[in-house]
Amino acid sequence: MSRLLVINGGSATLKFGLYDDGRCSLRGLVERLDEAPRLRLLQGSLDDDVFPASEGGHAAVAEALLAWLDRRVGLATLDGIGHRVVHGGTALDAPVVLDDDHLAYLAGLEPLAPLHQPPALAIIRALRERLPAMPQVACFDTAFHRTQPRVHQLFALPRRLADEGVLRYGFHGLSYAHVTRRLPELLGERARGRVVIAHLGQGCSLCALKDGRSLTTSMGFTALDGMMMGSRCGSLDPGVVLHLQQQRGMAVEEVERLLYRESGLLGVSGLSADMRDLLASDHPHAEEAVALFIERLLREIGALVALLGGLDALVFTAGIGEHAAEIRARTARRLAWLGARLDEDANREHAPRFDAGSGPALVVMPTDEEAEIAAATRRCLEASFPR
Ligand SMILES: Nc1ncnc2c1ncn2[C@@H]1O[C@H](COP(=O)(O)OP(=O)(O)O)[C@@H](O)[C@H]1O
Ligand SMILES: CC(=O)OP(=O)(O)O
Ligand SMILES: [Mg+2]
Repeated sequence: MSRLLVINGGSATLKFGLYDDGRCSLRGLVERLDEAPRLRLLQGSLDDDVFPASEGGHAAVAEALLAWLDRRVGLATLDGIGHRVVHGGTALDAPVVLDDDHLAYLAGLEPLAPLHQPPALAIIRALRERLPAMPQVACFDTAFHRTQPRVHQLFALPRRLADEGVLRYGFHGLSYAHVTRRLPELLGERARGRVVIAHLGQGCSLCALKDGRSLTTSMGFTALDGMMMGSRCGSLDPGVVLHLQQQRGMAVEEVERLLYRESGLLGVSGLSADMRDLLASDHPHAEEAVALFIERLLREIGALVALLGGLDALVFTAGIGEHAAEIRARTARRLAWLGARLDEDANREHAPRFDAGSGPALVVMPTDEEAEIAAATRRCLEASFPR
């Protein structure tokens, strides 16, 4: 019997799950981390158990969540804890039972994932303090993409930088691994063809798959590249960064804040980073942000289709991909040139297949990063501590 806790610190939410022999019995998330943290259970019930009020901010919320989980499941009774760690660099490309050396290496990558790596490592350290003997496993977003052909890992920069690890890594790998594993149930052989997955959540990226493996992906060295996101700009002329620093005298920290936290849907709309708010608003700036989101999405899809040499299936996943029928419809209608045909009713109903039966398959598939982490953690613990 294995009892595992999984923690997934996204940029906007803190998700968790409890797995007994792979079966999930409790799953939920804390959202609105910065203002009014709120616990929402997706599986299991709160009964009269109250989630402690806490001030905003990742550290305070994490502390409150660990205290609540300890009361609820008894952390000391676990066999292990699995974590999503977004950046594994060049050295860590498979799940590991964390030791001091790993933690020091991963801390060195914090500047490459400022929204994700520091809070994830802080929770790991807090758990190590509480439970020094508890095995903790890190599962990496970057791992899925380490199979990308070298030419897709390179930037057009002097090659010494590539030798030093300045490469396109790619992220959301746990989500892509989950969707890739499940896709044959829906598509059969076609799942091994030319597939593009659009992971559209707070962070957004796309991945081109060939034979079920990552060929290339829209995120690069950091989770800032590629698609426009909730509060991140995505691909940007690097000349803008030079301009901000040289002509406007902005400090590095200010530029980082602008690109990671003040841009994307939030920056363009001036209203919200949350797609729900923008779709519900009739403010012209909200519509402009959504319009730009669609254009940027089409640009990314077009690039990946060109690299794949065609398209057999387009898959939408994560918060926006799974729930925003309007975004899927507006995107799919513009792909008629690829032979895509939208079934409007199926799309409105969030049916798993929403194409009209010809052209590339149009698919909605819920992602489950926590289930992926639970399975990977279990395999890693079994290999590291054979009975
Ligand atoms: N019904 C919906 N319609 C439109 N957007 C939605 C809907 N539900 C969730 N979203 C969007 O999904 C995004 C969050 O995605 P999610 O994958 O949960 O994020 P995270 O990166 O924190 O894991 C937010 O922008 C939210 O607005
Ligand atoms: C890597 C990344 O952007 O993750 P998230 O979507 O959870 O912010
Ligand atoms: Mg996410």
